[in-house]
Formats: sequence, structure tokens, C-alpha cells
Amino acid sequence: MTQELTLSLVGGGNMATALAAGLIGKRCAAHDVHVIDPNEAVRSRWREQGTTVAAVPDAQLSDRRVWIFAVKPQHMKAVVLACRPFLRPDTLVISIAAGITSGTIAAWLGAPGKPWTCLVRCMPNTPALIGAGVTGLMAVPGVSEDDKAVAQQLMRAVGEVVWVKDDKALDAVTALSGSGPAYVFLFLEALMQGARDLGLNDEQSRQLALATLNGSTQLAALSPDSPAVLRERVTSKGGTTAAALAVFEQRQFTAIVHEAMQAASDRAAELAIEFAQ
Ligand SMILES: NC(=O)C1=CN([C@@H]2O[C@H](COP(=O)(O)OP(=O)(O)OC[C@H]3O[C@@H](n4cnc5c(N)ncnc54)[C@H](O)[C@@H]3O)[C@@H](O)[C@H]2O)C=CC1
Ligand SMILES: O=C(O)[C@@H]1CCC=N1
Repeated sequence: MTQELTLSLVGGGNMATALAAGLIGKRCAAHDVHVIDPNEAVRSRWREQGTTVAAVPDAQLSDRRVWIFAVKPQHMKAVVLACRPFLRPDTLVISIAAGITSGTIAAWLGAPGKPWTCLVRCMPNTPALIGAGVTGLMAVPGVSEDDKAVAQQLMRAVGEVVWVKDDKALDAVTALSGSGPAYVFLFLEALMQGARDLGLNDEQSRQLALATLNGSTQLAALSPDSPAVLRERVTSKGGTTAAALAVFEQRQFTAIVHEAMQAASDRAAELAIEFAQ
């Protein structure tokens, strides 16, 4: 364990669970994690893991080094304001909520004209559950190097990290790697369905589709060549791949992906406005 951190996890749902899978045992002990969640079933799950739990924040948590806010964007304002009385001026706050800007959160936590400076916005993704996540991070102006290092250390426990410069870039991260696992799962589902339609059984479809995605992404990561070059090497003139790619092109696959990512990024910007008031 590089550094034992005391942590308050506000919201104990899907993403918090994925983060905790990597953090507990690596960056903090289970008993150093306190989960705040109004849902008793959620609390019970965390209790079984050895964390402490509560339905609401309280003063006993004031000495926690880091508070991670992992509630839905629509709950962020009420939850942040409810927690604010229990934060010390040097408490590092990490928000993983999509959209809600660092400026908005810093204003909720700070005093008029004096926004909170111990704040890092992060956009992790669910492969964190198996230590294969990637997290985009951005720090507000004035954040200390120590706080940035702590945030990075936490997120490194569940995968790779990429720092970006502002909220707009973090919305782009959201559209790529935050939401991205869902795009990949959709593609995987489509490949498996296509294989079944061509006569393969469920197990064969699953094994072949997963190994294809896995092998191709590993090859792309390790190869000095671009994805376009790797794609061309699969594509024989007049062959099967060319026939398939012609359909992708005709149906404007690249444009669809582009449009989908734009929609995700636009939605992040909308959430920022919708739930900032
Ligand atoms: N699921 C994902 O892939 C990712 C989610 N996020 C962000 O993480 C946040 C949480 O998302 P999920 O974990 O998917 O949602 P979720 O619905 O699984 O978890 C949210 C949790 O917050 C709890 N909650 C509701 N009101 C609360 C309150 N007043 N105090 C404390 N806890 C409260 C709920 O009971 C629930 O357990 C969102 O803001 C989302 O944008 C970020 C990256 C990826
Ligand atoms: O769908 C969402 O809004 C969240 C943010 C990124 C992944 N899930």
C-alpha cells in the first residue's frame, strides 16, 4: 500500500463499487472507507465488504482526507451542500459526476468570491472494477500538488490516468472513455448477434467475439502502426473484409460514432446547466 488514505465515498452505486474494487487493499483498508448512501440495500452490500456506512454525512467524518462524490448529477447540489459543513478547508474533494463543472462545485463548497481550491474532477470508467479502467482528471486553479498527487494515486489504483486542462476536455473524456465501455459492449453484443445469425452457437459467438476485440485492441496498443494500417492488413482486395467494410462505410459507421460522441459531450454540457441551479 503506497499510502493509507481515509476516504468518504458519497454514493455507493455502480461507479463507486468499481472504484472501491481497486482502491480497497491498494490505497486504503476497507475500514478506512466510509460510504454514505440513503439506500439500505446498498449500505448492506458495503457493510459486508468491511467498510463503515451511514445514510447521511456527519461530523465524525471531518477528518477524512478525501471525499469522493459519486452520486448522479441531479443529486450533486443537494448532496454537496449537505456534506459541506463536515469538510475541513484542506479536505480534498473529488467529483466523478458527469457534466457538473468544477467551477460549479467549487462555488457550492466555497464562500462567496472564494471558491473551493481542494477539488479535482475525475471521469473514471467501469473497467476500473478489474483494474483496467482509465480516468480523465482535471484540477481547479490553485489546487495543491499534493492534492493532485493524491487524486492521481487513487485513480491509478484502478487503471490509467490522463490529465486534461479544463471541464470542456473532461466532457470529451466522458464522451470517449467514460461512456465508451457502453459503446464497446454494444459492438460486442452486435458481433455476437451477427455470429449467432450466421449459425454459430452462443459459446462460440462469445469466445470468438471477445477474443477478436481483445486481440485487436492489444495489437493496436502494441503495434507501431496506426489502426488504419492494421485495418488495411486485414483487408484483402476483393475479399471478405472489404465486403464487410463496404457496408460499414455505406451505413456511415464513422459518422455514427462521431455523432454519438458529440451527443454524449453535448449532454454533459446540458447536465452542467440543468443541475447547476
Ligand atoms: N456508471 C458509470 O459508468 C460512470 C458513472 N459516472 C458518474 O458517477 C456518478 C454515479 O453514477 P453511478 O454509480 O452509475 O450511479 P448509481 O445510481 O449506480 O449510484 C448512485 C448512488 O448514489 C446514491 N445516492 C442517491 N442519493 C444520495 C444521497 N443523497 N447521498 C448519498 N448517496 C446518494 C444512490 O443510492 C446510489 O447508490 C454519476 O454522477 C455518473 O455521472 C462517471 C463515470 C462512469
Ligand atoms: O451515462 C452517464 O451519464 C455516466 C457518465 C459516463 C458513464 N456513465
